[in-house]
Amino acid sequence: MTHEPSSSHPLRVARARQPLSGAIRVPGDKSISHRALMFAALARGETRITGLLEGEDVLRTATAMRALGAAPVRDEAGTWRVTGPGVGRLSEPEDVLDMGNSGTAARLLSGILASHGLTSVMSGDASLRKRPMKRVMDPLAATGAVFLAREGGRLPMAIQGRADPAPLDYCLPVASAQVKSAVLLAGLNAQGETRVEEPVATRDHTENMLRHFGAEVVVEKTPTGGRIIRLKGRPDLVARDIAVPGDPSSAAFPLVAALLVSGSDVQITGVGLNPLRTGLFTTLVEMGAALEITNIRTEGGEPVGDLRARASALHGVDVPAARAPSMIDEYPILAVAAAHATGPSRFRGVEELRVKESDRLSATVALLENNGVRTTVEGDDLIVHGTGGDIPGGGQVQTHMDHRLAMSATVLGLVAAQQVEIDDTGFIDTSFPGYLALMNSIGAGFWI
Ligand SMILES: O=C(O)C1=C[C@@H](OP(=O)(O)O)[C@@H](O)[C@H](O)C1
Ligand SMILES: C=C(OP(=O)(O)O)C(=O)O
Repeated sequence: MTHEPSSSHPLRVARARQPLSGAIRVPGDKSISHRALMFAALARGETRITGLLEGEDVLRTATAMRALGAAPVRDEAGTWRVTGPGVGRLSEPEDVLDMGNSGTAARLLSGILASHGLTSVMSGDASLRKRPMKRVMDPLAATGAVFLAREGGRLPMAIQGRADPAPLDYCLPVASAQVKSAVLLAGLNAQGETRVEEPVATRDHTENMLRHFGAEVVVEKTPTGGRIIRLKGRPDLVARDIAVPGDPSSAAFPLVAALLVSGSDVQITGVGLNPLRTGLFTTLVEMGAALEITNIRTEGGEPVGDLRARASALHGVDVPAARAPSMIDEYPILAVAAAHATGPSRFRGVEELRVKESDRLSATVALLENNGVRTTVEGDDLIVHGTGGDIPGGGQVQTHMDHRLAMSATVLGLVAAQQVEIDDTGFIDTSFPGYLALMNSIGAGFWI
C-alpha cells in the first residue's frame, strides 16, 4: 500500500541530550537499486543483487517488473534474484502500474514501456501525480510511442509503446539523470545508436550498469562540463551480479547530525562515493566539517568508502549551480547545516528543487522560517542566514509527503532550542527504512 497522509506518523523531536556516537551502515543506494531491478529484468539469465534498498520506492519497481514478466525473488534481507525476460520481451501489465512516491521509478520505467510493443497505464501517490512527466514524454514520443497524460503531463499516464522504437538523439533541457536514463533505456530496444547530450553531468549509474551488463556505451566529456553518451541499440544484456553500495544521500542525515550535535563522533561504513553524487561532502568540507573519508575501494563498479564525522563549528558557504546535480537531493539537509553554521550560505541555481516529492525550495524555506531561521530566495538561489548554533526551533513542520524534508526536520530538532513538531515521518520509508531506529542507535533519542 502507498503510504498516504491519512496514516500519518507525527513526531516531536527534542534537542539531543548526548553526543551521537558509533559506527553504522545506511541502506542501499536508491538510484542503483531501481536500476539493478530494471536492468536485471532486461538481461538474459538470473541476476543476484545484494544490498538492495528495500524502501517503498524500490519495492514499487520490483512490483512493476513482476507485472512486466520478470520474476524478482527475495532470498533474504537485501538479497534478491531476478530472472529477466530480456530486452523486447516484457509482457503487457494487466493492471495500472502504481509507482507510489517514486519519480525515478516512474520516469525510468517510461523509457522501458515506450520501447516495448505493449500498452500500459502508470500512476502514483498524490505527490507523484503532481510531478512533471512531460520531461520524459517529449523525448520518448520521438521513438513512435504514444503518451496520454493529464493536464500538464501529470500521472496517471497511458503509454502505447513501440516494438520497433526509433533511436533517439536528445539534448537534455534540464539536468536530470532520470530523463537521461529514460532515453537510454528506450535506446536498448532500438536499432542503431541512441545519443544523449547533457549540458551538465548528472549521476551516471545507468551508464555504469549498461556497461556492467555488456552494452556498448561511449561517453565523451564536453569542454563545458557536460557529456555526450552514445549507446549501441539491441545489445545482448547478460545477467551479472550487483552489489549495491550504501546510499550517500541517506548517509547525509546521520552525517550532518554528527557534525551539528556537540561532541559527536560517528562512522558510516560502505557509502557510495560516485563523484557525481558527492557534492554534499565537498560542500561540508568547505564549511569546515571534520569529515574523513577512508578505505576507498571499488565494489560492483562503483567507488565506496567509510565516512567519519566529528562535531564541527561550520561556517557559511557559496554553493555553485554547477554542483547542484551532484547533490540535488541533499539541499534540505544542507540547509539545516547552513542554519546551524555561522554566517550566510547561498545555494545557487536550485530550481529543480521545485519539482521533487514536494516543492523542496518552498518547503525548506518553511522548515527553517517556522523554526526561527531567516532565509531569502533570490531567483533560483536560496540564501540561509546561519544562526551560529543558535536555532530557536519550536515550529511545526509540514513534510508534504517528502521523506527528505522529514529527515531534515529530525536533524533540525536535534540541535534546536525548542522541540520541533513534524506532521508525518511515514514517508521516510520510501528511501530510508529504519531511519529513526538507526539514529537512536547512535544516541538521537527520538521518541518512537
Ligand atoms: O536518476 C536518479 O536515480 C535520480 C535522479 C535525481 O532526479 P532528477 O533526474 O529529476 O534530477 C534525483 O533527485 C533522484 O532522487 C534520483
Ligand atoms: C527526488 C527524489 O526521488 P524521486 O525523484 O525518485 O522521487 C529523492 O529521493 O529525493
